[in-house]
Amino acid sequence: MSYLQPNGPVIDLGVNIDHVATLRNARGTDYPDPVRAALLAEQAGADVITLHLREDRRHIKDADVLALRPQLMTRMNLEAAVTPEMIDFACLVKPQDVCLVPERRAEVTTEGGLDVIRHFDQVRAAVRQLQGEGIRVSLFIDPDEEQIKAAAQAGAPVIELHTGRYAEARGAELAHELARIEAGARLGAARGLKVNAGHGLHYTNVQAIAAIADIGELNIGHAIVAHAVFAGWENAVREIKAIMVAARLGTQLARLG
Ligand SMILES: CC(=O)[C@@H](O)[C@H](O)COP(=O)(O)O
Ligand SMILES: NCC(=O)COP(=O)(O)O
Repeated sequence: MSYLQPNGPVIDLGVNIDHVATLRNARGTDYPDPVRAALLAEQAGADVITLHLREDRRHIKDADVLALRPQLMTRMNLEAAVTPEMIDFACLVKPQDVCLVPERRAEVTTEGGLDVIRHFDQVRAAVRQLQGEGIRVSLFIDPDEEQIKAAAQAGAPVIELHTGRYAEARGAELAHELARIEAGARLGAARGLKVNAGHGLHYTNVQAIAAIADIGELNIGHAIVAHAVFAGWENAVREIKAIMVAARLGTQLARLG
C-alpha cells in the first residue's frame, strides 16, 4: 500500500506556447520561434508541450504544429475545436494527446469548458476517430459533475478541468472555485479518468491546484510567457515547475505526518 496519494509526488507541467506565437505574429517576423521555445521548455523541465491551433490561426499556425511534432522529445498536446477540419488535421499530425476545447472566434481566450452534454454525439464521434488513430483524447471541461460524467461516457480517458473561474475569483468565491476543482478531480479520478487542469494559472495561484493529489498535469502558458519577459524563458519554466512540485510534495509529506 502506498502512503502517497493517487498521482503521488508526480505533477506534470504542460507548457503552452501559444503566446510565443502571439509575439511572433505581432510583427509578422519569424522570431520568437515557438518551436525553439518548445524545445528549450523541454530542456527546462516541461513534461508536455501544449499548443492550440485555433480556427482563426491568431497565434499557432499549421506549420508550427507540423514542424514541432517530429522534434519533440516529450509529448505534444494539441488543443483543437471539435470540427472536421481540426479532427482531420490532428489525425494527420498524430500528436500523443489532443485536447478538445470550445472555441468562439470573437473570444479573447477560452471562456469556458466544452459542453459535452449538449454536443455529446459530436464529441463521442471525435473521441472515437482520434482514439482510432492512437491519439489519447482529453476534454477541456468545467469542473461540473454532470460534464465529468458525460466526458467519461463519451469515452475520453482524460479530462482537463478549466481553472479560469478559480483564477479570476477573489475572497469567498476563490475557496468555492477551489472546492469545485478538488471535487471534480476526485470524481474524475474515481471514474478512472486522468485528470489535468489549466487556464489562467500563474506563479501565485498554482500552488493550491498543484497540491490536489488527483490532478496529474497542469497546462500553463500565458503566465510563463509573461514572466519570461523579466526572468528569461527557461527560468520561467523552471520556476513554475519547482513551485508545482514543492506544492505537491508539501501535501504528500503532510499526509505522512
Ligand atoms: C484551452 C485553454 O484554456 C488554453 O489552452 C487556450 O489555448 C486558451 O486560448 P489562448 O491560448 O488563445 O488564450
Ligand atoms: N489548457 C490551458 C492551457 O494550455 C494554458 O492556458 P493559459 O495558462 O495560457 O491560460
